[in-house]
Amino acid sequence: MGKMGNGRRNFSANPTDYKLLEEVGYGASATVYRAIYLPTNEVIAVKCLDLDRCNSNLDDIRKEAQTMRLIDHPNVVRAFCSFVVERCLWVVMPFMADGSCLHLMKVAYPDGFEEFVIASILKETLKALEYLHRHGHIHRDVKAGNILLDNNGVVKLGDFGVSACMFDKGDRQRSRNTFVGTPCWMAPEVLQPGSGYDFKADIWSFGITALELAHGHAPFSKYPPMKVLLMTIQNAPPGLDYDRDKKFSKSFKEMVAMCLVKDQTKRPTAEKLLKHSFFKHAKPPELTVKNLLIDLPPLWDRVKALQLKDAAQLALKKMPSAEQEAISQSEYKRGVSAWNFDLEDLKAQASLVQDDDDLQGMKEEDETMSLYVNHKDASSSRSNLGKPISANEIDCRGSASGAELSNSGSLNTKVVALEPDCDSVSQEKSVAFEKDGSGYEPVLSTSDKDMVQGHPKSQTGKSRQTQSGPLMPNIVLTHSQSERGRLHERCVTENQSATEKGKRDVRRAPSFSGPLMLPNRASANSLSAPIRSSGGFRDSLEDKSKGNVVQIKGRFSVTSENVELGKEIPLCTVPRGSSQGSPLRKSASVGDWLLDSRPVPISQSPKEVSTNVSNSVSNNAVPTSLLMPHLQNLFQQTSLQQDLIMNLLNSLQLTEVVDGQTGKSPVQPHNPENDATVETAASERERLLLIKISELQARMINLTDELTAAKLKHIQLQQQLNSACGREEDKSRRGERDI
Ligand SMILES: Nc1ncnc2c1ncn2[C@@H]1O[C@H](COP(=O)(O)OP(=O)(O)OP(=O)(O)O)[C@@H](O)[C@H]1O
Repeated sequence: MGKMGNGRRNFSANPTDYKLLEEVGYGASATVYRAIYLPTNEVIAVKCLDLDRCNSNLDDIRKEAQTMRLIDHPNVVRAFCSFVVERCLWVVMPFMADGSCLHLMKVAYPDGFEEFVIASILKETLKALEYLHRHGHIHRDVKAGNILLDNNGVVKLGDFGVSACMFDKGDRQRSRNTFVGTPCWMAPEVLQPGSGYDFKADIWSFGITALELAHGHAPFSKYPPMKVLLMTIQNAPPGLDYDRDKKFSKSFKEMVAMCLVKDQTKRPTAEKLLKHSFFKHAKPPELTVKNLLIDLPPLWDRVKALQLKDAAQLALKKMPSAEQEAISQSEYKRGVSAWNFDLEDLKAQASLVQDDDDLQGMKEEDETMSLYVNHKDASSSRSNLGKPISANEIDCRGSASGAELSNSGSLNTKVVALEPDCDSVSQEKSVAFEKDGSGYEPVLSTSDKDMVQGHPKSQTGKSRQTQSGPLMPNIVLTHSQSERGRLHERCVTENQSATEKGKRDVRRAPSFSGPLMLPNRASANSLSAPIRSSGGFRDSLEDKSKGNVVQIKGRFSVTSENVELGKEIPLCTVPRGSSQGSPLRKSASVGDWLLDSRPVPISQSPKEVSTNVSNSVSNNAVPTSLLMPHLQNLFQQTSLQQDLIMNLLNSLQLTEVVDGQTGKSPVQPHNPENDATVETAASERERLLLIKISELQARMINLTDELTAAKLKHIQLQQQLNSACGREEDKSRRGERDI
C-alpha cells in the first residue's frame, strides 16, 4: 500500500476495502462512482464496467485494464488497479472531481466554451493523444465526455474502454476492423467497412471534439446514428464556418479543418498538431478551466440533476418513440459494433429518414445537448451486446508475459484480481510504455466475501433494458420523426391542427399513396385525414385546373362556371347520383376534354371500365371519339366513389361530434334506476357504432384501393389517349394532303 514511484499507488483488489459513494457518471457500459479507499481514507473513482453490457470481449477488457495501468502521463487517466467483482470489472482510478467536459457543458455551458478555454482543454488532450500514439495506442473514443477535469483545472483524457494497440498483430490487429466508439465522433474510414484505420482516426475525433467544445454539441448530433454515418461518409467535413462561428479565430478554424480532412493520410499527427499556432498561445488549464468550475455544485449533485432531467425528457417523449429510439440506437450499436452490418443497407435506411432540414438547416443547429441525453439513454438501454462471458472465457490465466490475467477459476469467484505482476509490467514496458518497473505482484483474490458496501447500485437500479431485433426501416422512420433533440418540435407538431398535419403529410407523399391509414384516421378527429392520403395526386392535378377554381373543398373545387360566388355548398349535400350536375367538380381529374357523357353501366367497376378502355386504346381499334364517354364514365365513377367516401367520413364525423356533445348518451335527469338501462343502451350503441365503423373502414379500404388503381389507370389512359390523338391528327393531316 501507499505511494509508489512515478505516482503509482498500491490499491488492494478487495472490494470491501472500497466504499462506493455517489454515482458520478455513466457511459455505454460502465457506471463511475466516487469512492473511498478505506485503508487510506482516500477519495478515488471506481468505474464499474458491466461485463454483460460490454461490447468488448474479455481480452479487450484485460487490455484496457493493462493499458490504463501502464499509462503514465499527466494528461491521461490511469488505473490504479482493476479486478472482477461478480459480473463487473472494477477499475480504480483517480477521482476527477469536476467530471467530464460534456457534463460541464450540459450543466453550465450549453453553447460551448470560449476559445481560450477550448485551446487549453484541447492542448492537454492533444498531449495525451501524442503520448498514446507514440506508445502505439489508438484511443478510439476521443470526445468531450472522455475529457475529464479535476477541480484544480487539470485536464485528463479518460476511458480506454475501446483503445487499441497499433502494434498488435493477428486477432488484435483484426479487431481494428471493428467499429467501436460513438458515430458522431467517428472518422469516415472507421465507418467504412474494409478500410482499416490508424491513429489518425483519433485526430478526426479530436477535430469533432473541438467543434463539440465550441458549440456545446457535436456536429450531426441531432440525427439518428445511421444518418450520422451516412453524413460523415458522404458530406463535406464539418467545420467552423457558419455565422455563429465568426467569433472564433482563424487559427482555430484552420486547426479544426486540418483535423477534419477525409483523407486520413492528410491529417496531421498529434505531434505536428501540437505545434500549430492555435496551441502555441494556449494558457495552462489551471488558469482557464479552473474559473469555469467556480460556484458549481459538487459533481454528484450535478450528475443527479442531469439524470433527473434526462428522465424527465424521456418521460415526456413517452413510449413507443423513445423505446424505438433506444432500439434503433442499440441495434445500430449492436450491428455496427459487431462489424456485421451492410453499409449499403444502412445507407438505404438512412436515406429513408426524413431529411427535414438537411445540411443547411443543420448548419444552423440550435439545439444543444439533447443527443447526449439520448445517446446516454440509448446507451444505458443497451445490454447483453457483448458476448456473454462464460466461466471459461473468464478463465483469466496468469501468463509469463503478464499480459494474461491470473487464473480466477471461474466467474463464480466473486473477486478476481486483474493486476499484472512486476515482470509482466516490465515486459509491457518493452512493448511501449515508459514506466518505472515498480509494478504489482499478481494478486489472485478469490475472496468469497460478498461486497459489503460496494455493489454497484446502478446495475440493478436503473432501467437498462435489453433491446434487440433487426434494424427496421419503420423504426428508422419513427426515429426520424422523433428525431433526437427534437422533443420540443415534436410536441409542437403534435399540437398542430389536423389540417396542418394534412398539409405536411401531403408534402411527404407527393405521389399515389396507397391505402389510407385507417387506424390513424379513426383516432384523428379530422376530415382532412383521409384526404391527405391522395393529397399528392390532388396537388399534381390541382395545378392543372387552377384557372377557374374559386373555392377548394378537400379534393373538390368549386368552379366559376356554375356556382354563385360566396355561396357555400356543404360537402354532404353533394347529390349522390352524379358529380356532373353538381357545382362541385373533382378539381382536375375531370379535365376539359370531357366531350360526351354517355353513361357506362354503373355496375361496371372502374377497374373493368378502365381495362376495357385501355384495351381499346392499346389495340388502336376504337376511334378516340368513342373512347371519350368511357373515360368520362370512368371518372364519374371515381368521383362517385370519392363522394361516397366523403359521405361516409362525414357521417362518421357527425357521429363523433354528436357523441362529443351529448356525452354518448341522451341527457337525462339522474335517476339510479335509469342508470343500468342507459348504460346498456349506451354500450349497445357504442357496439353498433364500432361495428359500423369497422364496416365503413373495410369499405373505405376497398374503395381506396380501387380509387388508386383507377387513378393509375387514368394516367395510363391519358398517356395512351394523347398518343392516339397524335396519331389521329397525323392521319387526318396525311389524308388532307392526299386529297
Ligand atoms: N475518474 C473519474 N472521475 C470522475 N468522473 C469520471 C471518471 N471517469 C469517468 N467519469 C465520468 O463517468 C462518465 C462515464 O465514464 P466512461 O466514459 O469511462 O464510461 P464508458 O461506459 O466507457 O462510457 P462511453 O463508452 O460512453 O464513453 C464520464 O463521462 C465521466 O463523466
